[in-house]
Amino acid sequence: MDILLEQVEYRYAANSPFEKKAVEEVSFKIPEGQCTAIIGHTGSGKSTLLLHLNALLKPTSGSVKIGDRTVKSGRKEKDLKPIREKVGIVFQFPEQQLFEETVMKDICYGPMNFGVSEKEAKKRAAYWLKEVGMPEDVLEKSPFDLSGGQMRRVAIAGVLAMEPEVLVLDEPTAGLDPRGRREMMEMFYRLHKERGITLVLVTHSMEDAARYADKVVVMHKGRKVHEAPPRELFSDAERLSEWGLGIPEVVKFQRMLEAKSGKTFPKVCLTMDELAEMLKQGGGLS
Ligand SMILES: Nc1ncnc2c1ncn2[C@@H]1O[C@H](COP(=O)(O)OP(=O)(O)OP(=O)(O)O)[C@@H](O)[C@H]1O
Repeated sequence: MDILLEQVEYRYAANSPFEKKAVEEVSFKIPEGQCTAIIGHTGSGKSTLLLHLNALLKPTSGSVKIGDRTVKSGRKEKDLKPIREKVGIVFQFPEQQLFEETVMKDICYGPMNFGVSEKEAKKRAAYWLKEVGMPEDVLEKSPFDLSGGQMRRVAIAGVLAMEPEVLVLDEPTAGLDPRGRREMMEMFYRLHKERGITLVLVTHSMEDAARYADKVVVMHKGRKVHEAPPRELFSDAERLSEWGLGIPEVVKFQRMLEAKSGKTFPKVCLTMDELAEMLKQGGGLS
């Protein structure tokens, strides 16, 4: 299922004295089965945009096509549940949304809300808990007895248990230590690769955008200012500072090596592993 944004504009408190235009003239496609990263400085409109991906917000003008449904302003929408079921959003700090007495109940809440039977929801809970790297024996524990990182995994399992086709991640690794961040991103990437789940990654991390995305959309002051595969985007990394963004460490390191040797690598490396491999093969310097 593709998602297609066309000329999306969103104004908070539209037609009131407090009106605030958060997003304007944004068009791009989120292709099925790919990982699309949305990056941008604070306040650039990323979160507003992502709320459109499962119709939690409706554009004030323009349209969002989600599979075979088109959401646009001025039209009363029929049941939005099928959209919400297909597009799961993991919000920032999802662990703050846990509220049930047990992990099992928390994970089952979403699927049961979408009409899944209790028996099936419990089966899914056990399955997805394991998939997010948690032992089964926590199912009957209170989520509040778990560590912060574990609570986040439980909350994520709750979204995955709805078995969405598209998974939207809003800063999924915020607040985790470097190891926790890497483990969590690797988990999402594995799910994406093994199951073909479409990923939308809203992130401040240039490293994650470089490492995981097929395509990066850059937002700046409510507008889409660029859209490109990471290698292309980071080959002209200096432009990122115009949009208040940093250069990925690996790209900086590559630049430093190039400056030292006076030569240029044939391609921009997106990970340290890639850079190490290139150096191993004689540097690939031209
Ligand atoms: N509920 C709201 N009411 C009014 N204005 C809002 C509201 N939410 C966001 N805004 C404004 O809309 C603009 C875009 O905000 P948004 O949260 O979408 O940006 P963002 O790129 O996600 O930022 P961050 O990276 O900090 O999460 C900002 O100017 C913000 O102040």
